[in-house]
Amino acid sequence: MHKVSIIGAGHVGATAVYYIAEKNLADIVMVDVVEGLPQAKALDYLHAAPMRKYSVHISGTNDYKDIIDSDVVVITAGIPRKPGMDRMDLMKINVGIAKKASLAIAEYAPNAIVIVVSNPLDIIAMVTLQESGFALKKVIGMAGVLDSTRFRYFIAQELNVWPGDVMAMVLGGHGDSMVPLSRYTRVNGIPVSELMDQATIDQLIDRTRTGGGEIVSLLKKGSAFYAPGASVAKMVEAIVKDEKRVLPVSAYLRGEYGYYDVFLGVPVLLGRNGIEKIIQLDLTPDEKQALDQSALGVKKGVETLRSFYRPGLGSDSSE
Ligand SMILES: NC(=O)C1=CN([C@@H]2O[C@H](COP(=O)(O)OP(=O)(O)OC[C@H]3O[C@@H](n4cnc5c(N)ncnc54)[C@H](O)[C@@H]3O)[C@@H](O)[C@H]2O)C=CC1
Ligand SMILES: O=C([O-])CC(=O)C(=O)O
Repeated sequence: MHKVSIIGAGHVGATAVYYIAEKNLADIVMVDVVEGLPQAKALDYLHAAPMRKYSVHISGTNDYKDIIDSDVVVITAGIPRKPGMDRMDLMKINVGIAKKASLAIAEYAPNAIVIVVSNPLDIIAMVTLQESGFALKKVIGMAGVLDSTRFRYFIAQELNVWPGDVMAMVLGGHGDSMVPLSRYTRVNGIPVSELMDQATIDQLIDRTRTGGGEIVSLLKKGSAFYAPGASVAKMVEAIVKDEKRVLPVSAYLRGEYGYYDVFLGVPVLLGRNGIEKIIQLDLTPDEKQALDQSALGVKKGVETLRSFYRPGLGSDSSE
């Protein structure tokens, strides 16, 4: 049986556990700093096992040592945003938390593939890469799967079709300037442009870009977790089953799409080894310009990161 550890047993972490257990993908360890919380949630999940018929083991701990030898570690530890906040506003606190998690992963689970979820996603992925010292292909940000499923759902809702028939691709940073690519969006093979007018597509693109914020405003406290949890489980499944799925994820780029030294959402082939290939699409000038804009936002975030944090030396908010 594979072993997956989830750092942060809060809303996203615990929901990811639900989807992973329901599919019997792996034994699961939940880690959190709050005493009793991961233990209670693990036990609660185990109580449901006879009914839901999962046979995976689920445990909760406050000790990072228990992630030992994990195949996959998911970082969901960190604070979520409140209405009126940008994801970048979470940077200072979450960098410190991600640093601790990354050092523990490097120590106890050096062979793991790491899926980063905490926000600001593309920045926290960078910190995780640098603190863990892991290979580039082993540190993967979860954003595009979530942003794409939102776009897929909005299209399905508009057309009144089965959501599973809609395939879509959202690239770029995990912020409001992300780039939903309508040219790569199809309903069972039919380009979406043949099924709705451009004004409607543009409206759905806008709603996708602010999809996380829409939920933050409604919830008033905290952010989305069901679709994010399901997105994590989909990535975990692709890795532990070595599915070689083509999915948009935040990957560290070294010249791909013309960007260097930045995590950005791009399509990749995801399998047992993590990011097995970055797929380069031929973008139109408009699409490239939109991606440039989004990359610029992430680069600005990296500049902010550099103003208070140096890899390996800690950040002023990290302890
Ligand atoms: N990438 C994406 O698409 C998404 C990212 N997020 C982000 O995920 C993060 C978590 O969100 P939620 O689960 O809703 O928050 P939450 O507040 O429900 O859970 C976070 C958990 O992390 C724990 N934690 C804090 N420091 C820790 C440490 N050092 N080690 C272990 N656990 C620690 C907290 O005790 C808490 O239980 C946020 O930063 C949020 O913005 C949320 C949704 C989607
Ligand atoms: O909106 C947030 O802060 C959480 C998140 O990243 C999302 O739901 O897309």
